[in-house]
Amino acid sequence: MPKFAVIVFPGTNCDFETAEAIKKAGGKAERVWYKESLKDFDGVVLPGGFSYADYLRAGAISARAEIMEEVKELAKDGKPVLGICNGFQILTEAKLLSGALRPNKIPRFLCRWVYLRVADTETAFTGFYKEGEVIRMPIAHAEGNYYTNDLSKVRIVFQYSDENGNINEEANPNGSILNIAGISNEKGNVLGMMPHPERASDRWLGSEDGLRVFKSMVEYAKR
Ligand SMILES: NC(=O)CC[C@H](N)C(=O)O
Repeated sequence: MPKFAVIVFPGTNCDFETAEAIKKAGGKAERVWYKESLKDFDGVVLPGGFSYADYLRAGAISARAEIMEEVKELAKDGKPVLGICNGFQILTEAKLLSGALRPNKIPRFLCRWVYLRVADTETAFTGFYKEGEVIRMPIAHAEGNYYTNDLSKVRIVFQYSDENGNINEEANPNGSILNIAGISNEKGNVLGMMPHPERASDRWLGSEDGLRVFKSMVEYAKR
């Protein structure tokens, strides 16, 4: 059974439920304090929260922690690395993913459900989705406005859409370029996404659509 590290920085607040979602998806999960080291893991998840209280820029301080060097090694080895919300911000700040997450177009904290269109099913995290499928998950962020000036370096994986999968401005909650909600690196083994799949991983939470992110990751790590 593949084993995943869920890294906990000062201010992380989604580590427990992310670990639960990984377990529900059939993997092992261990919460790892950022001062510890990443030995014997088949993958890493950087969960959501407010690490270092979002000081400087969300994710900027965590991205410079020593443990991120080990995350980079794991990513280089082709192991799955998933960043959710603050985790996505850390991955861009660490340059594991290109582009940046700017303050939302309307600069305030947004917490609500969104629809997402799955644009790429070939990554380590989307194997259990169908291309063009529309899924539902919550967002909860103030700095989720994704921008890059070089789209050739990223794979667009999730896009904010309406419930029919149309990508338009009304469906864009934060101003992200091309309604981008999640991207991966070229290899497809590093993914960052602003919506919270762990908060949509059980029917009593209102949606189970996010569970397949973790199921896909567990399956990928078995290979
Ligand atoms: N839920 C989260 O991970 C919050 C992300 C980040 N702290 C923001 O507000 O942009």
